[in-house]
Amino acid sequence: TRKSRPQRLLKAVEGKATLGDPQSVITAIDHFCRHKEWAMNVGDEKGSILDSLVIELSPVNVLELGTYCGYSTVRIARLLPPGARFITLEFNPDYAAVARQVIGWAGLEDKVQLVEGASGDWIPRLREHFGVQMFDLVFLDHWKDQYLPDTKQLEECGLIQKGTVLLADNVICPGTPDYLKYVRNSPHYDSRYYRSHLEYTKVEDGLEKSVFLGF
Ligand SMILES: CCCNc1ncnc2c1ncn2[C@@H]1O[C@H](/C=C/CNC(=O)c2cc(-c3ccc(F)cc3)cc(O)c2O)[C@H](C)[C@H]1O
Ligand SMILES: [Mg+2]
Repeated sequence: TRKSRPQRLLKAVEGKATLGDPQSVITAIDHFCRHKEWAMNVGDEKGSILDSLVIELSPVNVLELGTYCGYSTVRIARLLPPGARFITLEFNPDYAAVARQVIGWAGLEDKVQLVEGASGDWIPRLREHFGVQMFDLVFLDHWKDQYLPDTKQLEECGLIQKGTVLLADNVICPGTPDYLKYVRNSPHYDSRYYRSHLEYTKVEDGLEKSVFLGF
């Protein structure tokens, strides 16, 4: 059967990137998505905003919801301090398989724990299974209608504490209206919109950064 788009994206990485060089993996994916086939990676423009926030935060415990092909996983993992712990959740086994290879090509497999499964099933088990107490940074980039329920579940499980930063992709396009309303209206979050564009296009989109202030 014909290769899937993620598999074609992986072929582009293998053909162009240098093994063990995260930047070359990022560049190869961006080139493929800009000139060959669009794919829903956070992309280079929003990716630069993501980079600056990761560098500024220098997080020790990071959670990503929605690995997809591993593009943002590589962007984040390449900037983490030694000893940081990065868990990324992906429930589609085909995407998880592609992402493992993209992350491996970047030489970052030791920095990332890719967990194959649904966020709803795994969030309640992260503490006892991985020994993580709370997350400094959560990057939300999975199904847009799951941002809010998963955020509430993370709060209930005590994995979001004072100072935790939530960074959400696509708050304009495709949009996450219920999540946006929640973080912007809640007295427990200090929220800020970083205006940008939908990956590889001129359409408006952006990232919402929400700092939890404690209960
Ligand atoms: C119920 C399970 C929830 N728990 C879950 N647990 C674990 N993994 C999960 C869960 N829910 C989903 N996933 C995984 O995350 C990925 C899903 C990613 C979804 N991303 C978008 O839909 C999007 C669309 C556009 C877009 C913009 C404009 C257009 F015209 C077209 C497309 C742009 C963008 O930047 C976008 O990120 C992956 C495909 C999927 O298997
Ligand atoms: Mg996205």
